[in-house]
Amino acid sequence: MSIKTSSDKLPWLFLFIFLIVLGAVSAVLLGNKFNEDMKLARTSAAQQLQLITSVLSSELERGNYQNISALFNQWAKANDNIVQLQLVSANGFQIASYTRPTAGNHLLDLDAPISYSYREEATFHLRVNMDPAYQRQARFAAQFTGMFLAFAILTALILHFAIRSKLESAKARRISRLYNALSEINQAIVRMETEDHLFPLVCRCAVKFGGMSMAWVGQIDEKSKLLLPVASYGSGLDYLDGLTVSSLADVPEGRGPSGIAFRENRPVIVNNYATSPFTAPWKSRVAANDWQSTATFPIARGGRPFAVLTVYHPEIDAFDQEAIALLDEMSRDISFSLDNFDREVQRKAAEKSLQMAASIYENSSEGMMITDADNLIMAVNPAFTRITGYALEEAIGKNPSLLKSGRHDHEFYQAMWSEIAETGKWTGEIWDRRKDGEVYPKWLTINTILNEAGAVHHRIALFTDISQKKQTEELIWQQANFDHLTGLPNWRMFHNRLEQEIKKSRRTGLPLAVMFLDLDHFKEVNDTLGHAKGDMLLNEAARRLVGCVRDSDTVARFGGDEFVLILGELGDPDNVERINECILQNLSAPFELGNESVYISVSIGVTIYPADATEIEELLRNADQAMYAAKNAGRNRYSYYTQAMQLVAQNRMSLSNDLHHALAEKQFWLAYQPIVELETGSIHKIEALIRWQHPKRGVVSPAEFIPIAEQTGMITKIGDWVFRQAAQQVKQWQHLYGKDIQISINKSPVQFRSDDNVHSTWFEYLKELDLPGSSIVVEITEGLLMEAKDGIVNKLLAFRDNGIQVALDDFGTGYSSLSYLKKFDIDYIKIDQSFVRNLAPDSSDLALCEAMVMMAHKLGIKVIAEGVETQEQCDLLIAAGCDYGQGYLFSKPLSSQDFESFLNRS
Ligand SMILES: Nc1nc2c(ncn2[C@@H]2O[C@@H]3COP(=O)(O)O[C@H]4[C@@H](O)[C@H](n5cnc6c(=O)[nH]c(N)nc65)O[C@@H]4COP(=O)(O)O[C@H]3[C@H]2O)c(=O)[nH]1
Repeated sequence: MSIKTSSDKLPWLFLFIFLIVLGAVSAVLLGNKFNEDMKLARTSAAQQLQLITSVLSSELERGNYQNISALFNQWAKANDNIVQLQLVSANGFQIASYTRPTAGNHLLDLDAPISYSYREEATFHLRVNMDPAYQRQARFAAQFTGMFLAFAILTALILHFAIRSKLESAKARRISRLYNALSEINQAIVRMETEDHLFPLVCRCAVKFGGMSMAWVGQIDEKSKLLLPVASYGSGLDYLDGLTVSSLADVPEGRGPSGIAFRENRPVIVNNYATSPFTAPWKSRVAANDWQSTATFPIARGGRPFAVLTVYHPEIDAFDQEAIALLDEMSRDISFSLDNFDREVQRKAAEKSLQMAASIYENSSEGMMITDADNLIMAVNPAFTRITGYALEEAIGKNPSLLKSGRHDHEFYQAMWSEIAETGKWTGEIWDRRKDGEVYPKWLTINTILNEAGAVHHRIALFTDISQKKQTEELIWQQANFDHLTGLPNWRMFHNRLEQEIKKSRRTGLPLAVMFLDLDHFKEVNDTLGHAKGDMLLNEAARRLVGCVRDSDTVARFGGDEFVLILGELGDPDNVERINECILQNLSAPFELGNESVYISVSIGVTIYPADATEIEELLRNADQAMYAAKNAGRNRYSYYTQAMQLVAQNRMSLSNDLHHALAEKQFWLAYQPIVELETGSIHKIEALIRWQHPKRGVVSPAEFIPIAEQTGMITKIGDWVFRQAAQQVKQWQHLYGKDIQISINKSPVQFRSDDNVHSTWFEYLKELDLPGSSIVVEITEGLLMEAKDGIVNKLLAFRDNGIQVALDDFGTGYSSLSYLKKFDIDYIKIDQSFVRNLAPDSSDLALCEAMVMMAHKLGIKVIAEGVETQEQCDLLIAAGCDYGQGYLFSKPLSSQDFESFLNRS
């Protein structure tokens, strides 16, 4: 689009007006002259009339009438203009007359009265031809108009040449400036190293050398589609502040010269900014500057619109075809230069990537081998030599089969080559042989390079030695699936195997067994003999377990002392029985751990697929429950999963829920059982035993709910309640029955392990009650001593420091160590009921009881026998030297009220 208002029409307009004015003035002057000429002709006719009249008057006076006609002829001859002469007397007599046969177009009639003789009168009539006067006038007018036109044409010509010469010199100056600008830009472009300077330079050259007032480059912002000024130069640059120019056609800011130039990829010229409709959105902004014309040129990059160059000129019509062509050339040079920069960047990138490729080839840890169309080695890189052991000269010209390991069969290579033939490439793992004979795995990629004819030119093989990776993967797989201590499958692998066995069982219809095993007393071994010995025991146990099953069975370790077995394809159910017996027997044999001999046992829970359950999770739960049942039944045994176990588990769950409210709802109470001094039968010691009065179930045994309270952590609060309750009670009974009454309180190992400081509040509570610590005995279990953690030791010592005595409960059932008894300053051991129950003269239990009493006494520890039910047991215990007895023989645990009645009776 070229929008051009021609300023060189203006002088012609002026000339036209000037000529009209000149014409009008000339017409007035010509009119005046004509009038004067006519007046002159008439005057001369009037003078002729007078002259003739005077002659006629004298002729008439003299009565010379004939002479008058001769005079008329003479006068007419002498004066061409006379058309008619007529002399008529007053009475109408024509005295003389003359009429010229050819008359004119313009006639003037003049009459003059003549008086002669006495009262004689005549009238003289003169008709004059005025044509000559008119003809003169017409000639003059023609000459005048001719001169006027000649003058006008001359003036126009002079004006035309004057303007043209002025315009041409201005244009020549402009063009020359633009040439300068173009040449400056071209020179600078050649020298320019980065494109950053290109646009600023273009703007500067357009203004400095191209005579523009201002120039700016707007570059497309792909996101907003705006043409954002990125470079500018010249006066009035504040015009660009906040300027909005869009490349989109559907907004007013996109329909100006820049938007059009960008979209339509062509120059847009506005030779009169003020009148152009295209510049409307920016007119008010431009008003502050002296810009009269503007032109915008598209700048492409890579063949696509990229930016626009807009220039402003202080004159109207600054951009003619030549200027436009020059500026257009300038914008094309800029585009060319941008493309050059891009080409240069690409060239450098290509060069860099070539260098990189060469460096990769040389330094890569990947082996590279190039073969020719005949599959003969052409080149190898240093990594090839490092991995294969073959030097360049040993490999060149050879077939790659040089590297074959012999591990893959013919089909393998055939499949590989047919894939290469089909797709041109192959990727995969392959085993090759090094020069030294070692076979190793590698990850190989083969690519084919074709020549122009489409035939094989080269093949490139890239490979990595993956021996290390394979070993690591193997290790990771091993670690992920196997127990690092025993090497047995872990939980993950077990799960997989069980899935497989279940599938197999579905196929074959043969059942399978899942067995959960827990080593009894393993914790004690670990705690007392240390983890190293514990590990030895686990390893040996694992070995013995594996020895009891078939190769096809799975022995897994879940961590700690938990083992799980899968016995698949159980054709004969007795197999499970046999394996159970084998395990019980093998694990009960002594474990030689260095110089220590250790005895353990195992509790086994068995569940059968699909009889008991079909889902993995359910099978595991069943086996676990069965294992607990075996443990609860006294350990060193196996137990099959039954529905009853399920009920037990549900019962535990429901008890656990109810236990949460029991304390707040005051459902607990304490029962008291006397501990009798066997020698004297006197009662100074009482054991407090908790009871739970369940609103629906009635009294729930502590043996049932204490383990749940321990598991859920509720034992801490419950234990605290027991302590305070028992302390209050003993205070009361001391008041009633004497100061030496002492109360035993059970304290769970969990209470010792918890971080809270409950026991120190117990000491304060005793102070509050004004109760000496010696009124309390805390009963602990053997296992607690084995843990021997600092916190536990400190808590036990704190009891001693506060005068509280410590009794070791259920003595003989755990892994007892005499050194611990001494170390922890134990005051009493309570021989477990299981020894007392079968006491008989010469029984092994009696021997054990005697040994325990003797040993305790040696250490200064008193002995209490639990579960004394018969007088015989009592007598045997007395004979064995036992100090105290507790059991139904003396009294069952009683409520505080009943206990008081009992005391009053005794
Ligand atoms: N067969 C038989 N049993 C006898 C005889 N004499 C006493 N017993 C029972 O033997 C258990 C002795 O308590 P334990 O060994 O400390 O064993 C206690 C103790 O370990 C735990 N326990 C009881 N009260 C508490 C408590 O307040 N806190 C904690 N942590 N544990 C408690 O619950 C266990 C069971 O308590 P109980 O059911 O009260 O059972 C009591 C008692 O009733 C007898 O001659 N024959």
